[in-house]
Amino acid sequence: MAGTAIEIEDVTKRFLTPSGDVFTAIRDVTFTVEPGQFCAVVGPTGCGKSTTLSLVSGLDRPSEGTVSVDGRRVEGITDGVGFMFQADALLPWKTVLQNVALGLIFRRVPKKDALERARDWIRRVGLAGFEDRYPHQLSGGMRKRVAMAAAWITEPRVLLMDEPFGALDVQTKAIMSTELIQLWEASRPSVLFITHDLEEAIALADRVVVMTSSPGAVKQVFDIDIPRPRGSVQDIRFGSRFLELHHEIWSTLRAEVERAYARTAGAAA
Ligand SMILES: Nc1ncnc2c1ncn2[C@@H]1O[C@H](COP(=O)(O)OP(=O)(O)OP(=O)(O)O)[C@@H](O)[C@H]1O
Repeated sequence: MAGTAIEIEDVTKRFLTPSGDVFTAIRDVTFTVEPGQFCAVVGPTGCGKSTTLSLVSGLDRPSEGTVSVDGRRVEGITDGVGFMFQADALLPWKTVLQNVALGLIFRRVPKKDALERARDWIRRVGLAGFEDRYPHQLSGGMRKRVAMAAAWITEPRVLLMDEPFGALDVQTKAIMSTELIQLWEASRPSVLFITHDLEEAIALADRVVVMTSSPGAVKQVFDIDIPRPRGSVQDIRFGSRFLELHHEIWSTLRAEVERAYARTAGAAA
């Protein structure tokens, strides 16, 4: 399941506001996620990160420009694309086993095979013994593991993630991030990962795209040359190259965060 390229070219997205005005969320956004690359997008709140992701997912269409996956223009939900969002997309009335198997059952894999593969994925994410639990009987970190197994079981070539660990406490987030890189390093789907957290972006990604404050445009793209396998996310953060990159990228991102903050603070005054 090698990853495939994601190409975003000159993409602008406008929305019609409830008062009938046209609002430009992102403007002339161009960047590429190479096959098998882990690309993180950072930027201040409201700069259009989630909007960009929804255009790649096919849930929404650009007003101008094109989005392609594997050389084909995205015109709807694309096969081979998996998702993970901040809110768990687990069905509360289904067990862990049934939730993990769901993607295969939707793809008409025979039930016996689907359940067998689901058991294997549940074991890989460290939840063996919890197959018959329901989502409300799990901790936040365990629910994320179920979501990760459910996303990975279909062997996606592209994985779209929007702050998947945003709601977790700091320690659980670090553990889950380390598990995510291990899974990704083993199979290398192309990943587009949206986050507020620059440390998380540098620790995980090969490429970090910094967006400007609204309307979002690409401010700068950084290649992250920290070698792989990277090991534990907690340890990566103390490496000298990590600290250099953090300093460099933060000096670019900071002005945008401050601009976005000044705008909202101004609006609140
Ligand atoms: N359907 C919509 N209709 C109108 N405006 C929208 C719509 N969806 C998003 N927007 C606006 O587009 C802008 C970008 O939103 P988006 O959610 O993409 O930002 P973001 O960078 O992901 O923000 P955050 O980091 O806070 O999650 C925001 O001002 C938002 O209000």
